[in-house]
Amino acid sequence: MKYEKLDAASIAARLSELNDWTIGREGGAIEKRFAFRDFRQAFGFMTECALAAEKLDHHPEWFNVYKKVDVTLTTHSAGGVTELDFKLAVLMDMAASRGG
Ligand SMILES: C[C@H](O)[C@H](O)[C@H]1CNC2=NC(N)=NC(=O)C2=N1
Repeated sequence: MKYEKLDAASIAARLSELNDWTIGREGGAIEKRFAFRDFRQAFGFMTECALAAEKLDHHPEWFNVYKKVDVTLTTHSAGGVTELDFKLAVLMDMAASRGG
């Protein structure tokens, strides 16, 4: 397996480099709520992230209501959080900073 499940200390260290991502599912996932100006921005963000996720072959769990997008990242094949989740988290933060 290429990507190893990270332990709690490694997840905490990596999270400290990011904005507003938190630990979820008792250490089994990382989570963030993205808030946009309106639905158009939120859906633009999701579209951009969907294409990035497909390229990475790593996909978010997410829930959208109007201008909010709740994201949960976990690596199913590893049964927890791996470096891949952080790669996708950084891509999602970059997409959000472009305004969605
Ligand atoms: C076959 C394909 O590479 C796998 O099913 C990928 C697809 N996207 C994935 N996404 C996530 N979040 N976790 C995975 O383990 C995963 N596996």
